[in-house]
Amino acid sequence: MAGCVLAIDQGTTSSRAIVFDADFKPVSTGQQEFPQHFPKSGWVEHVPADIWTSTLRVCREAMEKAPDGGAGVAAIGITNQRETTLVWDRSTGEPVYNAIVWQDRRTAEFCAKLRAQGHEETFTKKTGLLLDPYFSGTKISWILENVPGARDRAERGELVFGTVDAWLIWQLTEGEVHAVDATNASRTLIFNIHHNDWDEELCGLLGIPMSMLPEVKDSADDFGVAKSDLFGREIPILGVAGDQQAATVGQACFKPGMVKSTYGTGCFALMNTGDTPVLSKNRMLTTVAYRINGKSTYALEGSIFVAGAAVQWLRDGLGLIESASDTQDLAEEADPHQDVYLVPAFVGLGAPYWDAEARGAMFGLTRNTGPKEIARAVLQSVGFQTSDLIRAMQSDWSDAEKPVLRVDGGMTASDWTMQFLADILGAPVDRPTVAETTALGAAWLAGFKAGIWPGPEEFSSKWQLDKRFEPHMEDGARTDLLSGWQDAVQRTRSGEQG
Ligand SMILES: Nc1ncnc2c1ncn2[C@@H]1O[C@H](COP(=O)(O)OP(=O)(O)O)[C@@H](O)[C@H]1O
Ligand SMILES: O=P(O)(O)OC[C@H](O)CO
Repeated sequence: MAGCVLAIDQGTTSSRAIVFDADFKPVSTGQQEFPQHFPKSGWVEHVPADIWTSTLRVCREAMEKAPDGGAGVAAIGITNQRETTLVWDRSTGEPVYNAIVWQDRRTAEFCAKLRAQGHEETFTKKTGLLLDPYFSGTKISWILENVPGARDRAERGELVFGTVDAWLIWQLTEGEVHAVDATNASRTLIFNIHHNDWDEELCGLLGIPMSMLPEVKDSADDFGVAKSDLFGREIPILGVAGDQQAATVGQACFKPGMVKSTYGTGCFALMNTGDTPVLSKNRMLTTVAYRINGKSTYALEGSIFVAGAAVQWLRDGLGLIESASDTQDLAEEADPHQDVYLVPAFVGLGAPYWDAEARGAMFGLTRNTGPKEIARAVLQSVGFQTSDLIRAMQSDWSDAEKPVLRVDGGMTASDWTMQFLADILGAPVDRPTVAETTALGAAWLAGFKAGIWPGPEEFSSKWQLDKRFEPHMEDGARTDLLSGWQDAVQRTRSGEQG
């Protein structure tokens, strides 16, 4: 089985590894959940050793389960939860604090202070991001300020920073390589996406010594070798990308205007804008989609914090369903004359509102409203939020006329949701046959760099459609629904931003 690639997908709640064969088909997998830590309200941490040991275990499992015991694996690709921040000792490899997870809001006040001092525009122009606790920069500052001795050690050059890709590369190469790829760097708030390098002014504003920073490499690049004591032989690490960027690659969205949207716990939509970093007027993010042969391709990104999580809430919070797929029948049977809206701002609202203080609300309830109408409102909320993102992208970038949306993630199993999505967007929605697009993207980057997998064009031609959802809704009905949604969102807003 020559020409295989091992893809590591290190996610927020679990680590996964998949071996893909030379036809891009998954042949074996390993998956392990690991503990989440919530030391205070709004704080989310991972134990760095859990990230690494779960990753190593699933890699070994996937290799062992492959038909040839993993002998045909020629390269490793890594994709990871983004923005999550680690700081460790350069000599011992010992972390000085837990990993602060992307969802963690502890630096909200620091962000507000920087905004009040008038710095947001500087950060946004250079990084394409917003001054929000979501990104790594203020998390690094927090560690340096709050872990005893950390600032002095960092200034003496003893500490290093990394996102999760850097942490895994460090572990796999046993401390030889300290590097990130450009997509992960572009989520840190200290990376200048126009110059493609760390930004001294931004590091200064956040008090981050530049000696801590990893080398920034292409997404398809030489990241060193996984040492032989880990898998019985050395295996080169040749591809790295943040998980949403890897999904963009795995969906073969290589042409400007192509969009992918991933529906898991949250939802992340990325539109390829080619070699232009389009800066948004609508509080969308500008990010590096991938960097190959030293050339960055950019994307506009919209991040929604609650998508499938609202379905989990129906099941675990309200007890209205036993399994996520029960929502299909309920939504089909809901009363068409009731307009019930759910704004699932359970942890605030993400793009394009960025309202951290907003909380969820339901509107339009009557005495006749029941589980069916509530389930439909949950599924519809995913379509409405995506529509907000796509409309914002269209207004930011005139080339983004009526894109076809390529979807992936657990929630795309819901035909009802995908049909509503197509209806409310007024555009087709394409679901591919391969569900593991994130891991596939990382595998392609590594396989391409290794010279064993084909270039973007041939890879794109192998992308296979499972089902296309065509829009059927009348324009008038769409306009009415969207105006009801906008009204519901406005009534949910806190008046605060960021
Ligand atoms: N048939 C379905 N209908 C609606 N939602 C679903 C369905 N199947 C899965 N989901 C939702 O999709 C999410 C899981 O998707 P997944 O891609 O595994 O997420 P993550 O990687 O964020 O954990 C869950 O939140 C679940 O509620
Ligand atoms: O691990 P996931 O799939 O929840 O993705 C997390 C994102 O990368 C956060 O930006």
